[in-house]
Amino acid sequence: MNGVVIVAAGTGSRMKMGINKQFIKLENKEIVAYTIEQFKNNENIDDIVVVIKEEEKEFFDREIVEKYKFDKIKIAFGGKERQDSVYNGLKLLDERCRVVLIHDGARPFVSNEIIAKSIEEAKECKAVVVGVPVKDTIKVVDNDNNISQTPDRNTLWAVQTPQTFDYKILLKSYEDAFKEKFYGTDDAMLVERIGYKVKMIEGSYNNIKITTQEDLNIGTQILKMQNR
Ligand SMILES: Nc1ccn([C@@H]2O[C@H](COP(=O)(O)OP(=O)(O)OP(=O)(O)O)[C@@H](O)[C@H]2O)c(=O)n1
Ligand SMILES: C[C@](O)(CO)[C@H](O)COP(=O)(O)O
Repeated sequence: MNGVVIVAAGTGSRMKMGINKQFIKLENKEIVAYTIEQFKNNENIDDIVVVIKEEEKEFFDREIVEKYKFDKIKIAFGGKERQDSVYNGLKLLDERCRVVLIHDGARPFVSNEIIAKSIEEAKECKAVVVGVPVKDTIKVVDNDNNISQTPDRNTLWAVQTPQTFDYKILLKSYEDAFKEKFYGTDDAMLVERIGYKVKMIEGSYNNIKITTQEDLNIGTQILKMQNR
């Protein structure tokens, strides 16, 4: 069995629109609804957990679950950090899941091909993330904004979700991280730190995370390109 945890319990503070950005509509449909639909319609996915804020449950049930007939999804409640939310979702997944994908609710443009490729690769190598080679030159700056390093661009990728793992390995990496009060900004970091190799596979530049207001226009264009 393959399961997915979709995290949608953030606040969207960088969006500056006063609501959880997952509920902003693009072309008349909420961002999180596009994301859930991609996994619900994917034949490789057997179990879906969506992590939301407890105080948004009533709204989510009415405006997302009922409206789009997402009757088979399970709901978990989020925590303070993304990592807390993922962990709450993981605990609700069916124990028969061998492969688990973690995906941001705010990345609605994930394709069927990326989902299928991630699962296939994870069955082989146990830990795989999608990303894209960076196009810009990346600088590391110090506290005074002076450049301290220019890493070789050929070694740099921007990581996205889905991030896909063997369920037992991922659970152990989360438990270890919490035990040692380690917080990472993605799931792979937790698996890397307990010594597993994590493979990077090429995703798509269209698989953006809706983060700031500029992303809403770009998102509408991507939807058109994807005929959705
Ligand atoms: N405590 C949290 C924080 C984030 N997320 C989710 O993790 C994903 C990636 O996080 P991000 O884009 O940072 O979302 P927000 O935290 O909502 O945005 P911001 O940082 O601008 O407040 C989002 O789908 C978000 O809903 C979550 O489930 N629980
Ligand atoms: C997991 C992630 O989407 C990979 O790019 C990203 O790290 C989430 O980070 P955020 O700080 O929650 O935006």
